[in-house]
Amino acid sequence: MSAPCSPTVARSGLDLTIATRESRLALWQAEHVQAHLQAAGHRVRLLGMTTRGDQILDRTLSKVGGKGLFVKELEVALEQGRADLAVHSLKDVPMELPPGFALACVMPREDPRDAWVSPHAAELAELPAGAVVGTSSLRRMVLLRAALARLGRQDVRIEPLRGNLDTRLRKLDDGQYHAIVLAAAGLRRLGLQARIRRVFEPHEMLPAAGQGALGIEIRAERHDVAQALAPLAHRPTWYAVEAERAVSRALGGSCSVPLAAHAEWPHGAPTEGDAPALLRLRAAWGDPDQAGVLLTAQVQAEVGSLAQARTLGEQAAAALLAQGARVAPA
Ligand SMILES: NCc1[nH]cc(CCC(=O)O)c1CC(=O)O
Repeated sequence: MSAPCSPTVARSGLDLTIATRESRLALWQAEHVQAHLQAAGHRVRLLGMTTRGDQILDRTLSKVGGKGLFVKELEVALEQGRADLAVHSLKDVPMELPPGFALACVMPREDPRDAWVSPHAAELAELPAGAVVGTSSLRRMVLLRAALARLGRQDVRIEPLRGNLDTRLRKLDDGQYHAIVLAAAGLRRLGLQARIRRVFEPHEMLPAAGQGALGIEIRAERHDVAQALAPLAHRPTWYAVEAERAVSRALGGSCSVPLAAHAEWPHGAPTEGDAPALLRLRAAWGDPDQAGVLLTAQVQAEVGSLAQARTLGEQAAAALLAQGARVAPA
């Protein structure tokens, strides 16, 4: 007698396609997710794609329309059923996803800090007179300018720097810059941590919302994919980045406003079972129209859910607005 409905038959894994950008960092991240899903018994292939953000290399992102540039093409692939999930650096994911899309998973965070890379100077203060520092975001430009002002180093020039990680490092090695500032996470993921001379602590240069975290986007109706991704999620990272992203969302954050938000668990992250823990969130807003205006806020609360994390982010945004920050027009 056969047992046609035996409950012991293992559910077979899913056939999944991951949409990814084709930079070395993006491929590393997609392969990282692929390896986790394969270990759980799924069959996973990658679909490499070029986005608008990858093609525009000669202008700063703030001038070409911001973050959606890195995710739009991947979303089209999800919509057309050519891929089941898209792996993103969370920092590049817009605060509001288009209708029908969902953030299904946030994975454990790499180092969220910014890194100082320079063959010439171990830190800002050691730069030669008139040195040129390259960096790619308004946030880093504004925070660097503030750090230089504190050191009385108004002689140092800050110049835009674009391109993927390898391109940026090559421009430094070519001598176009004395130093560059970029995310430590990307360098570490690609095994380039030896290039890091120094990391900036968050109080020196506050990271961008979501920096160092990976986010996985799906079509909201794909419950099968959401279920496959659930074991990859890291709640403490998810709560922290949810709080950070809520700051940006409340202020209409985009690449054209210098905005930083960073959350930490000062007494350790919450343990399994969602026991709340203290989450401390710092945020900074720079006036895009008035160089030198830089507002900061710090809030903290017990957080054990995404909703509580979001509330904390909204409080930080409210504190910035109360000091004169403005909501960027949509
Ligand atoms: N905007 C590009 C980008 N998106 C994510 C990272 C680094 C990795 C991360 O933050 O997860 C980078 C490079 C950088 O900012 O230097």
